[in-house]
Formats: sequence, C-alpha cells, structure tokens
Amino acid sequence: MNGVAGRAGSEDKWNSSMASEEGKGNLALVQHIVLVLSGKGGVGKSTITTELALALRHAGKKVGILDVDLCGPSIPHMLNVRSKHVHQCDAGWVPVYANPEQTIAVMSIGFLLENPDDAVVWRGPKKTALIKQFVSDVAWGKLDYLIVDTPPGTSDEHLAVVESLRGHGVEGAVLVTTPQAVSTGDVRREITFCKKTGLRILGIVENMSGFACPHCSECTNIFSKGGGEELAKQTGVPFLGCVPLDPQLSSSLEEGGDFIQAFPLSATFSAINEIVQKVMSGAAVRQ
Ligand SMILES: Nc1ncnc2c1ncn2[C@@H]1O[C@H](COP(=O)(O)OP(=O)(O)OP(=O)(O)O)[C@@H](O)[C@H]1O
Ligand code: SF4
Repeated sequence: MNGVAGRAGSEDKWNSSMASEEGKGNLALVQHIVLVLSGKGGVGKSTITTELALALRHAGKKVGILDVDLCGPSIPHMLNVRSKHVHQCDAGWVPVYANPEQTIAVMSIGFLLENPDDAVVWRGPKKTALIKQFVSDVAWGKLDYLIVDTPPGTSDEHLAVVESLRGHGVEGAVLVTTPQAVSTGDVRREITFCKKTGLRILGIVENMSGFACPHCSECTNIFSKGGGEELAKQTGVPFLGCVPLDPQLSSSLEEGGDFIQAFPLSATFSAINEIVQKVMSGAAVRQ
C-alpha cells in the first residue's frame, strides 16, 4: 500500500460497502461518456481532456472529468483543485467542483493520495479493482458529458475502464497524438484496441501541431504536420483537428487557469472549439 491511505482511509475501505449496490446508479443521469486515449505519455491527453471540459462548460454543458490515470493524475493540477478533498455520501464519492457554478465536477486518484506527488505503485489486479470502483462509485448527479482521462497506452487498466463502462452508453473515444508520435505505431495500436473492444472512435486529435507564436499568432511547423489527418484517412477514422503547441496554453495549464476564457480570440481556442463541436455532434450520433 502506498500513499493512497491518508484521505481515503485504509485499502480495505476501498473494498468496503462504499461500492454502490447498483453499479448503474451513479451513471444513470450522465448523458454522454467520452474516453480520451493516447498511445504514449506526454502527448497532451490530459491537456485535451481539460480543454474539452472547459470548452463544453462554456458551451453551457455540465461536465464531469474522471481521471483514471493512476500513475500521473494531472487533472487536479490543470484545474487548480489539487488541494481539494473528496467526501463520501450514501451513493459513494462526492466529486470536487472546479468552478463556483458547479458545472465542472472532477474525480481523480490525485484527491486520494496523501501527498499529491505520490505515485500509485500497485500491481495490475489492484489497479483494475480501483478503476472499477472509480467508475461505479462517484455520485456525479446529472451531467451532459463525462470525460474519462485514461493512462497512456493500452493496458489492463484500459480494459477495466471499457468493461466497467459497458452498458452505460459510452459514445466513443478521442485519440490524442502528436505529429511525431503518429509514425511510431502507438496510435495504430490504440485504434486496434478500440476495434477489438468495440469502442467507437470519435476521432483523432493532432496535438502540438505547429507552434503558435504568442507575439504575432503565426503558426510555425517545427515538426512535420498533418500526420494525424493522414493516419485518419488511411484507417478510416474521423479527424477532429489540430491543436498547436501554444505557450499561453501551457502556462494556463500550469497555473490552473481557464485558457478558453482568457484567450477567446486565439487560434488555439478556435482549434479546440472546432474539435468540441465535432465531439458533440459525433457523441450525439449513438450507434
Ligand atoms: N498544445 C499544447 N500547447 C502547449 N503545451 C502543451 C500542449 N499540449 C500539452 N502541453 C503540455 O505538455 C505537457 C504534457 O501534457 P499532458 O500532461 O496533457 O500529456 P499526457 O499525454 O496527459 O501525459 P501523461 O499521460 O504521460 O500524463 C504538459 O505540461 C502540458 O502543459
Ligand atoms: S512568429 Fe517568429 S517572427 Fe513572428 S513574432 Fe513569433 S518569433 Fe517573431
């Protein structure tokens, strides 16, 4: 057992009666569930999750984020709720709200760690058990969208997420890549994972695609660009759009600020907004 003891109580407590009797109960009022996946770490999966949530919130939606990236839970930091605590109610965990209007609800393993910098070094079966409880035991209430930030790659943890959500109406997955990562095959493996598990792919996002200059807003292609779109064409998967590498976005994430509110005229905002529109229309078409 590592640092998950402090706030959550003992490990046994995880397995105790907190688990809701009816697994479906806590997700019953969630309209759309979207998974965010990436073939490898550091490509901006949590960034895209956070900005999707903020953009949906500004579009008037009520959003939840479930951060199941057990080894690197960065959502609490990006939404400036790192010091908040989760509480329990009869239905399970009460999520943390990231804004006073309570339109962004967050649940992350980060809230349960004694020290936010601790890592979860559990073996696979324990991790998958925790993920299953996470999926069923958060009292989300009514949500328009639940966005699930997953760990990088394809592992037992991903299978646990997909299996736990089966039957709850998952709309599909957003796959995040960078121009360089496209060539490594990780994204193709992610596509194969989705196909094998029957998870619909809402589309691919190419993140860090060019550099958005904070001075003149010019976008410069430092690395190759367009690989994500090309891959989408080759694999028959929708392409959702490109998000540039934007220093204003990275400092906003670092400070836990709301980039969408602070830079509504930026090219990066337009790019994110376009992606959100496509996710919303893709999510509206249930298979
Ligand atoms: N488009 C972007 N512009 C500027 N900075 C970005 C952009 N996308 C991501 N970053 C920065 O890159 C770093 C990695 O991003 P992030 O944590 O979202 O990646 P990740 O894929 O979730 O990584 P992991 O799964 O390994 O935790 C962060 O510091 C983030 O601020
Ligand atoms: S894009 Fe290049 S030339 Fe334009 S302001 Fe930025 S650094 Fe200067």
